[in-house]
Amino acid sequence: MAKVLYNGNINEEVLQGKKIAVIGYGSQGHAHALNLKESGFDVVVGLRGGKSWDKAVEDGVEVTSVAEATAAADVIMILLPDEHQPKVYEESIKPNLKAGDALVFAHGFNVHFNQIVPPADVDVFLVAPKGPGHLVRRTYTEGAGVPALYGIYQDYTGQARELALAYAKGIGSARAGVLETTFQEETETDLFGEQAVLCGGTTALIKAGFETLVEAGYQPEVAYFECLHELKLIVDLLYEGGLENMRYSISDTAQWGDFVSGPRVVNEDTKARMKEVLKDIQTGVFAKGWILENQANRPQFNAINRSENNHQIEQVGRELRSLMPFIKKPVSAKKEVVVNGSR
Ligand SMILES: NC(=O)C1=CN([C@@H]2O[C@H](COP(=O)(O)OP(=O)(O)OC[C@H]3O[C@@H](n4cnc5c(N)ncnc54)[C@H](OP(=O)(O)O)[C@@H]3O)[C@@H](O)[C@H]2O)C=CC1
Ligand SMILES: CC[C@](O)(C(C)=O)C(=O)O
Ligand SMILES: [Mg+2]
Ligand SMILES: [Mg+2]
Repeated sequence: MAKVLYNGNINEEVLQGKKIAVIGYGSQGHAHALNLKESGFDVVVGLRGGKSWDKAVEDGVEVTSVAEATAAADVIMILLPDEHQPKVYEESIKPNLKAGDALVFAHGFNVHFNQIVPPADVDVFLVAPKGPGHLVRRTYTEGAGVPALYGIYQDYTGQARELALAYAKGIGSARAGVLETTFQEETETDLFGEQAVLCGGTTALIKAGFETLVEAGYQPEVAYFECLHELKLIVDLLYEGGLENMRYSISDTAQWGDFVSGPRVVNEDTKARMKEVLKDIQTGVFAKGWILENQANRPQFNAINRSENNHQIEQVGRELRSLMPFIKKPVSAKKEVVVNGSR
């Protein structure tokens, strides 16, 4: 079994006395900055002026420009959207790096696909939480954490591994488990997981189930509860105790249906498609497409996003959730959702 490290295995002293610049204050950025600060580390956030800047100030975090934060820090964690990282890196980070600094990522995309080429005289490593940033923050405040992978790309100082582990502990990940990887493994498995299972696979499954019921004449509200709302309750049982725990709680009728019908929906054909998805990731086909889509100002991304936000399951869901005040305010509450072609 792989070696999984926890708080007790990690000495965070190597990071104490160092200045950590968290570049970006979005999903991961706000979580890393606040968790590290509350873990006792010296944090500065690097941003351009705007919404995130105001939020960071409101949260009581020291904020400055990306260039100044980089220049002031010893450890620079880049938590900008992957597609913006190369430009900001070239313009504001690279010119302000000093020999012996640590350049850190939460996802290996830009280094693995050669969009960022770090200088030889800095440490380069990743600390990649295996969960959404808002949950990295929420679980930390609850005394728990989200597991993380760490991987060393370049060890200039000889301290890269210790620094990576201390950083992972600082954001709360060593409460859940920290595991060594490489930039290649993290990049390819993360892209695969989000495309085939966690995000793409799941949303496609939910919509297909919802549409099948609605097209057969069932009420959209019933289809929403069945295919989306209840999924969280089922996933909670999977999270707490795996497949067996979930199957312990559901009826035997459901379990038999799970055994005989699950493989009729997700089967060898699906796995063959998954292998194609993985191949496109490994060969760089996916990365190239995503880079080009951004260079063209995201025409497809924006069109699909608008149409997805207008899907009947989203309209029904908004109505039903508004009548369930016990559901936590969504993390997207402050974000403008694109519906009907306008913001
Ligand atoms: N989202 C997640 O949960 C996970 C993300 N990751 C990785 O973490 C990294 C960050 O992702 P994520 O947290 O989703 O990113 P977000 O999209 O949430 O980052 C948005 C932040 O970046 C800032 N920003 C954007 N462009 C610029 C710019 N040109 N100059 C300065 N600041 C800018 C925004 O500021 P402003 O308000 O000014 O626009 C905002 O603070 C990525 O590498 C991603 O793959 C890894 C694991 C999970
Ligand atoms: C599952 C999506 C993710 O990889 C994540 C939250 O871990 C991401 O890139 O946001
Ligand atoms: Mg991920
Ligand atoms: Mg990802």
